[in-house]
Amino acid sequence: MKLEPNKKLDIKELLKDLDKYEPKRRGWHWRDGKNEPRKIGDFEYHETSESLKKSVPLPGSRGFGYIDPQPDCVITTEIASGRFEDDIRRMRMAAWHGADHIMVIRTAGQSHIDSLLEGTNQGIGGIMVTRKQVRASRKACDLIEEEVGRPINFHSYISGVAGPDIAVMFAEEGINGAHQDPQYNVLYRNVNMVRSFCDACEAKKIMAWADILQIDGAHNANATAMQAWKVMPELMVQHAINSMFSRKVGIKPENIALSTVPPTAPPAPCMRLDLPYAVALRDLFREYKMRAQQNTKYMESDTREAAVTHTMNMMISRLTSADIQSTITPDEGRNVPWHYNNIAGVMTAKQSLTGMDGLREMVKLDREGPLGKDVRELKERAILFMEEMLEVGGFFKAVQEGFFIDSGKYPERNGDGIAREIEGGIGYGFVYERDEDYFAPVSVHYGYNNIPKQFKKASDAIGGDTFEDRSKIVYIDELDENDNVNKRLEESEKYYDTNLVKPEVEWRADGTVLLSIFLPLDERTAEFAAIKCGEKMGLDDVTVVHKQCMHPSEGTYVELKGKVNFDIDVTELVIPEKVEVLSQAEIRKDIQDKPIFVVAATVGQDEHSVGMKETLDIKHGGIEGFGIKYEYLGTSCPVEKLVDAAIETKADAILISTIITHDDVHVKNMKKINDLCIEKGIRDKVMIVCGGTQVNNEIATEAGLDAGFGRGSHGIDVASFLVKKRREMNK
Ligand SMILES: Cc1ncc(COP(=O)(O)O)c(/C=N\CC[C@H](N)C(=O)O)c1O
Repeated sequence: MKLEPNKKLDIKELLKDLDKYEPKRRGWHWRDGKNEPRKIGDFEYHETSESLKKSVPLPGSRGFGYIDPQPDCVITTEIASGRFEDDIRRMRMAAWHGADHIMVIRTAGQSHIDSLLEGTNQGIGGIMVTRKQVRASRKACDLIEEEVGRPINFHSYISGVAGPDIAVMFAEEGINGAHQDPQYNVLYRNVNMVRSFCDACEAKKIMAWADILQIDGAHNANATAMQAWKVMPELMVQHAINSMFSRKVGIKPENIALSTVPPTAPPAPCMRLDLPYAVALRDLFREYKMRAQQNTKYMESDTREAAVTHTMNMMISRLTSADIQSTITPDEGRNVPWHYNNIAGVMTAKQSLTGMDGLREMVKLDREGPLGKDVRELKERAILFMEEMLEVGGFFKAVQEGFFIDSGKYPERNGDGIAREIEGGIGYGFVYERDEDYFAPVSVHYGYNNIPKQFKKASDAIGGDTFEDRSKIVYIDELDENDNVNKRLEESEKYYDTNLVKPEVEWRADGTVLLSIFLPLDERTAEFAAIKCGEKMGLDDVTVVHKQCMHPSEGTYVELKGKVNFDIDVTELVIPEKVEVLSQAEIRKDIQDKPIFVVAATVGQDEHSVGMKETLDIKHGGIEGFGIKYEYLGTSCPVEKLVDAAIETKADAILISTIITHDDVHVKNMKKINDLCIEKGIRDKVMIVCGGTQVNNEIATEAGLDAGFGRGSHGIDVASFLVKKRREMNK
């Protein structure tokens, strides 16, 4: 299978021969070409990596020749739709927008299932992590990385009571990154702590063999504590415990990533609170990698607010360092992420990180002032926490005494920490001492293994295990004849590779749309009025997903989601022919043979000149570059003055630009100039063209002009039109 940009990734094709699929490689991939200065377009970058073969640049790249610089750090997007087959197209979109680390959240509760799941059941709030789901996703990532030209890290979770089993499956299936932190099991999944740490030994040993990058779980405290900014000391202790434990088991430092999340968000003075924590972490753990991620604790339903906090978090990344910048979708405070919000998160990361490229060369952290004091204090509090933990008898005892996630800023304690019993929790009582004659015939194993003398290594006893002989891997396709991907594909068959389409946000043809409405009402009334609006528009399941007071009585902004109960047949669409643009050479030749003269201005009371200047000036690829001469009459130019100039200069064309559309003033000016040219008897001799961000060809021609050029148009589009139109007029 090879992906073509103009063809969707065919899920049915992807699912074929999964039983024969083998991962191309093992281990984590850091971006290539990092930290070498790189010239991209007009600029030199200092913190980028190699560019992609294919990608979607930021909208703002239009002003810079559509460049798409790739930051030096890995960028993550996290998916949680519950249907892996619908996540795959999202992975492809995210890769084109610059993500090279795909994390798919597991279905709720999988941590408590003490075995591997098989097949492709639909998950809740995430997908069932199964061999088939991993294979299909990794196989899709193989195709997508070929298409964009950069390796993609596929990531999942080694947590819960089946941790070691999952670690083995991940090692077999070529997973590149995984969360693994026994403290997470204990504190957030109430798995017995002895069980968790024993399992972690095995799981980490296997991860080390498979070169899987590990992300720890310290960030969860941020998202759980009542006042996250007060748990920073213990977060450092949690990082220390998992990092040292991981090294003792054999994971190399460069594969140990600390999950660092800035503890606060505006309106807290978050930079002053979070920067010391970020600096202290990097002081204490400089030999490990930093996985930065936005704090989800303070995310509400406002995607705009989430994006600004995200951006500030990335300023911390740029001022300190981030090896992996994991993004959170701006709608995480509303629902499981929607397609385009995954992409929004990735775009925010790419935009912020490239925008702050090399910031540290100009902005130094002042360690002398309050920053240095706070960093020192945080380290001291962390060390005191660690010492007290040792005094009470170690991590298990400390957990039992509720040391962790206490909302007091250590050494203050509020006594509201998460306490777990050493002799309690899920899986308690199922840890057994290995007997003298314990023997496991596996090539990668933690701890005591009584290998019979006749074998050089344990797995020789079975002629090689699955790490050495893939033919021994048992691949189970489906266990449930109804809850599986094939059934789901059947259900959405109508929208599979057909001309029929419905809007969607998560799953194929889910029909969901998002509406933004302003109502001159108080918040409570607006909420119900908005729902009524949605229903009157024929939407089903109308729900308000966001409300923002503009003023207690003057008005409320509401975003609501609903489902459309129709689909669109794309063959019935009337799509105007895309205007073919003549080649530069052909345009120049035509104008050389017969010059074109143009008068141009921004008309009415409109002062916007940038677009017109870009269309005219040679510097921006304007029409001047094709030999067209022009007289520019500036901004706020009366229509009458422009027409008089056209008459005086016997212009071949009049170019007007209008950005303001208030009360349709742009259309009024177009009509006015057309009527005036008719009145002056020159309309059949002069071409009239309008440009502007809210202009399009339909609006302009309806107003009587010859053409309209909207957002994204360039000088060559206008020059090509003028040449073609003049040929037509001279026939
Ligand atoms: C250490 C650890 N193990 C497992 C899981 C997965 O959670 P279940 O136990 O429900 O499978 C998590 C959760 N956080 C990952 C999402 C977050 N946004 C992140 O990017 O870190 C975790 O932190």
